[in-house]
Amino acid sequence: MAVRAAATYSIASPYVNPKPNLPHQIKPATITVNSQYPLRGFSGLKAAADVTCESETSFLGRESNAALVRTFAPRTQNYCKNYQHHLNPQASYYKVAILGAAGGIGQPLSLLVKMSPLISDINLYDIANVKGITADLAHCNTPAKVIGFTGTSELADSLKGVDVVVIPAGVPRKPGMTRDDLFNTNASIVKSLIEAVADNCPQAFIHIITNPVNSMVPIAAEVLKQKGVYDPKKLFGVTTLDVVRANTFVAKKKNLKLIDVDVPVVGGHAGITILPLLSKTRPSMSFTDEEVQELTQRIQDAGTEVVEAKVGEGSATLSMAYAAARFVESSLRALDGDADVYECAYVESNLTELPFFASRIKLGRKGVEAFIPSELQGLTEFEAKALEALKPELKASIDKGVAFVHKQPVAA
Ligand SMILES: NC(=O)c1ccc[n+]([C@@H]2O[C@H](COP(=O)([O-])OP(=O)(O)OC[C@H]3O[C@@H](n4cnc5c(N)ncnc54)[C@H](O)[C@@H]3O)[C@@H](O)[C@H]2O)c1
Ligand SMILES: O=C(O)C[C@H](O)C(=O)O
Repeated sequence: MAVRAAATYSIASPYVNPKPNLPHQIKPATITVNSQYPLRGFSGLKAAADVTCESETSFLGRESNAALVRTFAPRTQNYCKNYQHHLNPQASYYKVAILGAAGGIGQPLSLLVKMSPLISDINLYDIANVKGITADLAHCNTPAKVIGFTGTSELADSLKGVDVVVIPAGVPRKPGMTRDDLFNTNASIVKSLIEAVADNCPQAFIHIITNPVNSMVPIAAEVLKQKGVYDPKKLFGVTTLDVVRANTFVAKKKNLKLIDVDVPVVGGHAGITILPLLSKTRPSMSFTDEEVQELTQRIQDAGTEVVEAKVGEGSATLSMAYAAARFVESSLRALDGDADVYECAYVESNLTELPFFASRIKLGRKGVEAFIPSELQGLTEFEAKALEALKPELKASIDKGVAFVHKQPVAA
């Protein structure tokens, strides 16, 4: 049922300028629109254009990370323009595919993505049956249309016309395992999924969640190269959870509001390759040696903390879905032309001698638009040593992924 609404938008979020030497700034964005056009009714939830990040009841909530909150201001402006000029509020929305949608991450991620006002279509794919999940999710009265695809015969169709492909397909750890212990199973899964991506939506942003991320991203790159469609700017290992955790732990330790804290995390996504750069925390603050030691270790071991707490029932799913949803939103915002999108991700990089490296990047319409080399400059002695120490392990993981594809050439 269509409803008429007078919408008021009020978004004021802290803006973290990634350039050093510039102060932490507040970038207020307050938009007031009196819309006389019919809103498509999804009463109960806020309408897509009625995004008020200060609201306790909004999907984001008060304590959401600033980067995610920032997602909505520019989009809301575009949305309003659509209303004014085309009377078609869904004219330029995006299509997202989730591969592994029936899993522990896939399901909550699908729900979060369904709540996004930026998305017109969500394709849920899994080798397990997703029809029930699809029917369930499709009953939520938010705009995104949900279609389920089950089994390899439906994989190609799930990828047609997709802008962002998110891959959480694969097995998770059990207590006592390393992420690398998942390599043998997950390498083949990722390889076959990326072959399908290359054949059906080679222009899409690809978000790889499957572990070990440090090796899965090089595998994906090699497959895409062999298929002749590799665009290094559009292939991402999702390390957002490391940033989410670092922000949470630092805010707690320093008794700060979560929304104010931003810690870049670089390197990779396993053990000592996860390197939080606490000296680059914004707002700027000092840490004792003990705090650095303790926080770094907690952030590096946070995945294991969850694996052990779940005693054999898998690894992080809810926090991962939250982090992945944030990275999806940031990607869509970048695709939409927002000039102000920064995230940490594991990508092809020349910031170090390693071919893949996680660092803060600027996202644009074409993917990675810029790196922020200054963040790797002026490191503390602790960080500089940790950076050198992680390189051999990360290099070995990258080489292992590349060798895997060279041994098993991709299907034509
Ligand atoms: N990057 C990160 O920060 C991060 C965080 C948490 C978990 N993970 C990783 O994400 C992966 C998934 O974790 P989970 O908890 O969702 O596992 P899960 O077992 O709950 O779900 C995995 C899903 O993948 C599906 N699947 C398996 N093979 C498939 C294929 N070939 N095509 C499509 N779907 C397939 C399964 O049917 C299942 O539904 C694991 O490898 C885990 O280690 C990464
Ligand atoms: O720890 C895991 O195995 C899952 C994930 O990589 C995490 O960091 O939670």
